[in-house]
Amino acid sequence: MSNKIEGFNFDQRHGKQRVRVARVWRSENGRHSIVEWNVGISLLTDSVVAYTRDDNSDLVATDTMKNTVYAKAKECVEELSVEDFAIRLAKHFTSLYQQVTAAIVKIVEKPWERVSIDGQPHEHGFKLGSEKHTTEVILKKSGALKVTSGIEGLALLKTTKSGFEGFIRDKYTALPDTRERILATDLTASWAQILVTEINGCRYPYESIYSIPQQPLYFTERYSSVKKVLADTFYGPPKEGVYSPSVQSTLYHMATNVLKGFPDIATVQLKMPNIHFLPVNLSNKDNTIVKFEDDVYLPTDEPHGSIEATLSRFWSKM
Ligand SMILES: O=c1[nH]c(=O)c2[nH]c(=O)[nH]c2[nH]1
Repeated sequence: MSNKIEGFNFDQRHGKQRVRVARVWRSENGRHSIVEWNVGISLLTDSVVAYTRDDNSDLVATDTMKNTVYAKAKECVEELSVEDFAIRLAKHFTSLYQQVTAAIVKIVEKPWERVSIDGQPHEHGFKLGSEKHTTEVILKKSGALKVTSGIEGLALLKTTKSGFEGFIRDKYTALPDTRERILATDLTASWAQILVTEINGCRYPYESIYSIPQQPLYFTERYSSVKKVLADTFYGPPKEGVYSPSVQSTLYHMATNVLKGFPDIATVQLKMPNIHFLPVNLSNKDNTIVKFEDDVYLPTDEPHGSIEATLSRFWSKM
């Protein structure tokens, strides 16, 4: 919240970060589920007296915020998505405390996956997967709500059907044109939804707590569907694949397919580092030791290209 104080602009928020919680649900048939969440909370208020007048009477202790995470996790007797948990927390903070004007809750879910043994899903055994499901919920006291979901660390690679040609050449350019290279990235994606509500029979795009889809695990299923669109677009069909003329072009197709596939997603942001696999050519003064024939590469993560873009609908308010 921005305030004018003694001739200055003052912007402040406070919260608790990296609150780690795990929740197990034990169903009667013996099957267990688990989630592990790393929660960050920021509360916005108009009050600055704690900063300017040594008066803490408007402060929610960050220790209380931490305790609230465990209390709310306890209250969730049914399995729920990370987004729904973030919404519950945000709703608690904005409704309980008169001083809190908005709550921002960010959560990263650790990718525990049920194991299968000889093709049979284990009742209570899990292993760690790779990419993470993330969310950011911004809830204002008015009820205005923005839910952003995301993926962090989705590693994608294809060994062909990628090139890079026709770029600017100058005296510092060494990179040759190519139509054959490995394409690899570590995708970070986020997308925000327009939630629709009905007022007097008219449908309005409206960001509101009242218009959240009520199906349990709605956001979890949506996460899987968006991830599939992103990965399928990156790879192309299983037999022939699809040619990528640049990371930029592939990123753009991935983003457009998300907006085309999900009409209620208003905006999608993709970050696609270009993780280079360098051709290996080795020789000494007499011999060629290794001649690169699209076979031996030196994988690197430093330095890497950074390609990022956000694609939004024209009418997006976000
Ligand atoms: O797909 C690519 N985009 C670039 O902008 C770039 N720059 C570069 O050196 N290689 C690549 N590859």
